Amino acid sequence: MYNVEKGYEAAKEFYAQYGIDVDKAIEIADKTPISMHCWQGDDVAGTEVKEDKSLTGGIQATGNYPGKATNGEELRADIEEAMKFIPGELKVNVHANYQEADRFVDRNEIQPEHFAKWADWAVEKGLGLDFNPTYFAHPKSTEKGTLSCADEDIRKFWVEHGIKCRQIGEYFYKKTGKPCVINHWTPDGDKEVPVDTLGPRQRLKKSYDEIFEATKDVEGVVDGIESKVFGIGAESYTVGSHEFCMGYVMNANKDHIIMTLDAGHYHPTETVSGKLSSIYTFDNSVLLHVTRPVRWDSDHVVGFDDETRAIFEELVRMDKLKDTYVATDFFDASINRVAAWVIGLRNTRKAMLAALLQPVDQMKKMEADGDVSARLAYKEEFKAAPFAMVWDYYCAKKNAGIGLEWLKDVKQYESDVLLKR
Ligand SMILES: C[C@H](O)[C@H](O)[C@@H](O)C(=O)CO
Ligand SMILES: [Mn+2]
Repeated sequence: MYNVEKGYEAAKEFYAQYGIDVDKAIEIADKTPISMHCWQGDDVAGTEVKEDKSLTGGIQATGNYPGKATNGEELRADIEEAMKFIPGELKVNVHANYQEADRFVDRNEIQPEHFAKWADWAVEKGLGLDFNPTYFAHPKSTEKGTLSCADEDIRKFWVEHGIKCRQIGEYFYKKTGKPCVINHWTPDGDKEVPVDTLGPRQRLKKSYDEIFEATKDVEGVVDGIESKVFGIGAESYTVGSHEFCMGYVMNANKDHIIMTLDAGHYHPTETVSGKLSSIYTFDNSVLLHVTRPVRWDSDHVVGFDDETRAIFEELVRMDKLKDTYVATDFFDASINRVAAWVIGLRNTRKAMLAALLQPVDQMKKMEADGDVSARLAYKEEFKAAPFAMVWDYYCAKKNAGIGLEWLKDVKQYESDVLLKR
């Protein structure tokens, strides 16, 4: 191992030339929570008591790597293992299909008690919890839709589910003392362009209205409304399109109802980084789903790539990092699932820290003065700044493993625990 302290001192000198306070950047990155999604640990299978745990609703986890978690205990143990190597504040993001009742409890009947194991564990570990209704992988989630379904019985069933989820969100808030961010995503859509494109959207609006009206007294819950461009089997029409969700959020005009922007939910030439300032012009907060799309919404493990970096650069430049709820959302079943979390969450934190290590005020001044050549020169220069030295130092300070140190531990956990399942 190289001398991390020495590397850090050299990097500090580099950044000081541009008036950048490295320790302050580390402190901000460290305290910004990232909500770690539980569903990477078992390919979104969930822990409900039911026969068939196959995925429906336009999403798919591909791969058959051995060792996935098969119950809540294993899943939490795997999350704890991954967390050892992810520096900075974390929350855990739970889906409604991760209930732990000892008998079959349908989605419209879930209660806080079915999530008590998650809540007790979070309290013990000092973690905040976020939540998600599960409008997919269920016999009542078909090509006819869920919250937008024309069949009133089915639509009502899912409205009841949404209501129960907001009540569970409040329970998480009261147990942990930290706000619970709920993400609402429905897979509703059509393989072909329907003749009636308006009806389903009017029903989806009605359903969201009913969920929020029935739970208007719920406390400590923030609600993200997530759009999507298409899903498998629903390639031509998505009820909850970007325009629909943006319209819903802006029209709701309620502080707790915000947009969710998933980096994998847009046409390949559209970017979330390019959308953030438009949304922040009209709203005060955003929920981010950090993921890596590859050609389609494939939910690959987050990379330290151009778009992930651009998202955090935008947030830092707008001074909106503090107003943004950062959550990860990917599910790769083709590699060690603990490693997937470690790689994706570390990259998310890395992109955040790298964005904080740029001379934003100076670049803004250059731009305001019309010095666009200097602006480009600065942007390019910082792509090769000695960021890795700061990252290694931060990981060392947090005892999260320098460089690739974590890999041997995760491989050990694989042979000691995962492969014995
Ligand atoms: C499992 C999540 O709810 C899901 O990934 C959702 O957030 C999404 O992005 C669907 O494509
Ligand atoms: Mn998402």
